[in-house]
Amino acid sequence: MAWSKGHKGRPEAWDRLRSGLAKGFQFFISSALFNPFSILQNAPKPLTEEDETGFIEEPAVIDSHMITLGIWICCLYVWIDGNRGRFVKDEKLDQQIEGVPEFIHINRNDFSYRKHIKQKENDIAICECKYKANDPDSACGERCWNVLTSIECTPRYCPCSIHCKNQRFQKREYAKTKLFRAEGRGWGLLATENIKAGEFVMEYCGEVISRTEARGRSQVYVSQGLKDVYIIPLNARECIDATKKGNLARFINHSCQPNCETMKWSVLGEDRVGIFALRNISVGTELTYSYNFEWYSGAKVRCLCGATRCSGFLGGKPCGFQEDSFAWEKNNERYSGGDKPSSSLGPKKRLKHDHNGGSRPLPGKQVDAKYVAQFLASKDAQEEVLKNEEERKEALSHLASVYREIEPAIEDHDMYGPANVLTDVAEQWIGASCRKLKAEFNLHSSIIRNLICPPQRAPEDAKPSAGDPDHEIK
Ligand SMILES: C[S@@+](CC[C@H](N)C(=O)[O-])C[C@H]1O[C@@H](n2cnc3c(N)ncnc32)[C@H](O)[C@@H]1O
Repeated sequence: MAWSKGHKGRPEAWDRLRSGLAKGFQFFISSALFNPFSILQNAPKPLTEEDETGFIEEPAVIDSHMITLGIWICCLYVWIDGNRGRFVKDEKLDQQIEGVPEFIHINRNDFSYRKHIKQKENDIAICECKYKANDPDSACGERCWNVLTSIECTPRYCPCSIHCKNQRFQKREYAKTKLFRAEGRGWGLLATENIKAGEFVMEYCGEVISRTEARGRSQVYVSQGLKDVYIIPLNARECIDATKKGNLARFINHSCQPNCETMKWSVLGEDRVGIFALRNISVGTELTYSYNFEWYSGAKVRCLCGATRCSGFLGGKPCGFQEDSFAWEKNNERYSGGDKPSSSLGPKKRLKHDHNGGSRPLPGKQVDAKYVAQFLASKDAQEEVLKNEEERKEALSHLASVYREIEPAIEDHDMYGPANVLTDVAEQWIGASCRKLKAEFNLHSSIIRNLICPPQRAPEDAKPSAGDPDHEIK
């Protein structure tokens, strides 16, 4: 079975046709502008009827040749696009594995949904490394500024030129791996050579799509009964979908104690995701990373990673846009078999769905301030507690609105660490969290203070009035 062939279906075919036609048309127009045919057009033509100069031109004939040629070029592009998998030479594609579901193999991200960013010269990060023949690490090794900030060096701009070691995505310096049948988890990827800690394993390639598109697609995939999830976040705005188009990285399974991690790198102005070894990995070991990010699936999948500290489920966070459901409840062999995990095995952070479709952390145990206030002796104390309760509610709703606003950036933080979160986003989040904590502290301290040492009342207030039922309650 040639598993580089694509899914058949109208949208896919239409995409190919559209992108092939666009490329062909682009080529046609640019060749018409800078055109080699103009030489033909201006060249002396064979005589059909001699004029006084001895030559005549036949532009109409040349134009129709150009149009025919243009049409041929468009057709050629459509055909090449549709059969791209056959032309991409990649040693891993030579594997013929029975039973691997079909997908289109690509070895770079697909940008059908937006234009590829062209890096501006001013934006190119140039390191200060100097190549020394006796020190291999000198040419963009661990100490390189670009490496330290997860940016790949730009060829022709790097001072180390051909010795630069920081172009691993661009040169596809992948570790050797092979597919295998992973017990209960479909297919997985094995290391077929020793991989050192920190080493680049491979890029996670797929279609670059917006988060909105990712949400839409995941719902379509769920409705189509697709169980395996291949959508991962790329940055605050976009995701990579390797469901239909991807590379071998799409087969790397999840583990709660993984030997690899995903990292976002900036390569020639575009964000790309790479898989990197967390520790030394020996030949024959399964490669895994933690799917600890927004889970683009309608169902939680029971984790079968076998780690001693397994969290029980795949994906750290369910998406806010879909209701929780449990895949093992469906009668499917790969997603059942075994008892429903106890709640202690559930995801660490439960999210509550709000009416805007966003999600926010569930509040913990709540003090019912109104209820508590009625037991306080003085009106001042009651008012103080109720005022603090109002402030706490405002702080909570402010935090929820900030959360909705910066949710993608929080995702980014959860997946790629704090280095990728903008300072003003972090400040907003910290500010709103502090306001909430302060309001909670004020509320709780006012309750405790007023319960333990109520404010001194004036002597006439303190004097019991006969038959005052309120007083007895106090
Ligand atoms: C990115 S794919 C990994 C490749 C997949 N095993 C395959 O055969 O194509 C993610 C899917 O693999 C399965 N999977 C990955 N890790 C798993 C784990 N630890 N336990 C159970 N299923 C897992 C889940 O179905 C998940 O949606």
